[in-house]
Amino acid sequence: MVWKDKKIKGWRRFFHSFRYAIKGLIHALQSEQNIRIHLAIAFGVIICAYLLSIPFVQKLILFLTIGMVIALELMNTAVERIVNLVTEDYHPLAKQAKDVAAAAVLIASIMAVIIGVLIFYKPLIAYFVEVVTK
Ligand SMILES: Nc1ncnc2c1ncn2[C@@H]1O[C@H](COP(=O)(O)OP(=O)(O)OP(=O)(O)O)[C@@H](O)[C@H]1O
Repeated sequence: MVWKDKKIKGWRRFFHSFRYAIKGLIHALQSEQNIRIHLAIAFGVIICAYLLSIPFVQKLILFLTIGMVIALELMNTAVERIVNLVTEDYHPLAKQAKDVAAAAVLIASIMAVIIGVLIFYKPLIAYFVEVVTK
């Protein structure tokens, strides 16, 4: 079955692609608990960054890291869907594809935790020292 509408061109095509991407994001948010957890953590991290007056460049690094983790989560979801589309039976290649995609998210998440600790530990210690010595 050919479903692609080749008549849509130019800016309309661009806005359609944008709409499909938003639909993909909504679908991933509705179906994948891990993405919701990562978004909640990201939200908390951004609030803490503003409350603790983290410097601008470090905030940029946090935004980049959050974007990387969430984008990889979305790619992981896409890989899972493609594998499920190709086969519902057990296949070692299906397992490898899903596990390698999951490993990409794991690596990015570990890096995000390391970056978070390196950026937040000093301001957090300073904040608690200030609270305790008040
Ligand atoms: N068709 C398959 N053949 C072999 N192994 C699979 C297959 N589908 C999933 N697996 C493996 O089974 C384990 C659990 O996969 P499962 O399908 O429960 O979760 P997932 O697809 O990774 O994520 P989700 O639960 O969000 O769909 C993983 O190690 C995955 O690689």
